[in-house]
Amino acid sequence: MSIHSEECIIRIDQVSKSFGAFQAVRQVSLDIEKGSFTTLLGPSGCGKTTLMRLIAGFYEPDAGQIFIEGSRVNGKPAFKRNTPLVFQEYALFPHMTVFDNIAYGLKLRKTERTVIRRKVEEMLDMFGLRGMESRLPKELSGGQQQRVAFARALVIGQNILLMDEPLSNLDAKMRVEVRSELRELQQRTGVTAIFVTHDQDEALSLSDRIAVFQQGLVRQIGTPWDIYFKPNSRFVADFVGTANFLHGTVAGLEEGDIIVRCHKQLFRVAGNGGSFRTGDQVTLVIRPECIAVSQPSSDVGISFNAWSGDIVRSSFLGHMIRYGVSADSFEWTVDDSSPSLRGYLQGKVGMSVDKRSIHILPAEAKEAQDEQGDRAIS
Ligand SMILES: Nc1ncnc2c1ncn2[C@@H]1O[C@H](COP(=O)(O)OP(=O)(O)OP(=O)(O)O)[C@@H](O)[C@H]1O
Repeated sequence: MSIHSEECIIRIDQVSKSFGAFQAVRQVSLDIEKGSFTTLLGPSGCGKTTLMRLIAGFYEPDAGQIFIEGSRVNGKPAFKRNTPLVFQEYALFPHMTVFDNIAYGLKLRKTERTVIRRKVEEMLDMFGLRGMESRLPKELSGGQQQRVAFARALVIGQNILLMDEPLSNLDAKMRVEVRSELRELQQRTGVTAIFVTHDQDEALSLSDRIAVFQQGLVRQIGTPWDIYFKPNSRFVADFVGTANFLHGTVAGLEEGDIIVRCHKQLFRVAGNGGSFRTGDQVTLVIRPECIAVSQPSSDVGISFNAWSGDIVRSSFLGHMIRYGVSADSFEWTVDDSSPSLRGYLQGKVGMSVDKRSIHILPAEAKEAQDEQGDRAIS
């Protein structure tokens, strides 16, 4: 059996995997486009690594099918699949030089020595590793190790790389440097990359598409932009970034906008194509950086998308100050990204948000019941 999509290099179709009675992966479907960078993102234990191991062939699914380059690979052993699984530190052989690490796959395939030398040298040039061929992996930076890992896969024609938290051993600054190099390498080589992380910044900055996992289920698949600004659930909004969640009721529809009442406050929300009706219970999702904060302010009373509150906490993060602002028994999280202009704000402040920066979701059952929830105004 095969699939006939040129673009889709890996198709995961309704795949499930249990360990004893525990379902680690539950009916996951995911199409991976050729040459794309896809990240599996989710909290610890949500099934990301298990799905990678299913793709690589280290586990067999209990149900569902996996296709790689058009062919069904269920039952096909890992070494016959075109998908090297790269763990932390890129799984380079620590006792082998850069040259030997890159040459390894060619040697296994009994390639002629002169061909091996020529191909490895091409890779050394392509990845800027000339002069480092005699070094051991521990004598390389994280970025250089990453390049060796790419070279080793590409030299034998592998065009899919599965990477399981490859940056997790690096310190914070190196991690950012190496990740931008990783993206550049992936785009330059056209390799299809699947990447596992629980770090949302890493996922947002690297990926063409992100699949957000929760307890073995894929909750949302989308571009980083959509995952961040148009989450399809409170879980996704909360996991990917920080958000203010307000429980409210649709008070009316006006010129394509949705008017929502959250306690005493009225919000005008740009209609996002969703079908909401007057009386619907909803959750508004407002990112802290989407709220403009100003001082001084008199009480703005009831007006659309503008309200006031009292600063109850602040934390300086260098590039911004994050405030906790209490209004109407709700504590807003608000980011001021230009602290050098205003310094610390104190006391009473005014807040406002553009109607296009408010995301609206149908209230989840629990929220509708629990209107007095800790982060919700009712
Ligand atoms: N071989 C196994 N036997 C039994 N349970 C397992 C096995 N492998 C994974 N699990 C369980 O399945 C669940 C999913 O594990 P998995 O490693 O896929 O999670 P993850 O999302 O990659 O987590 P992390 O980010 O911590 O690596 C976990 O609860 C884990 O304990």
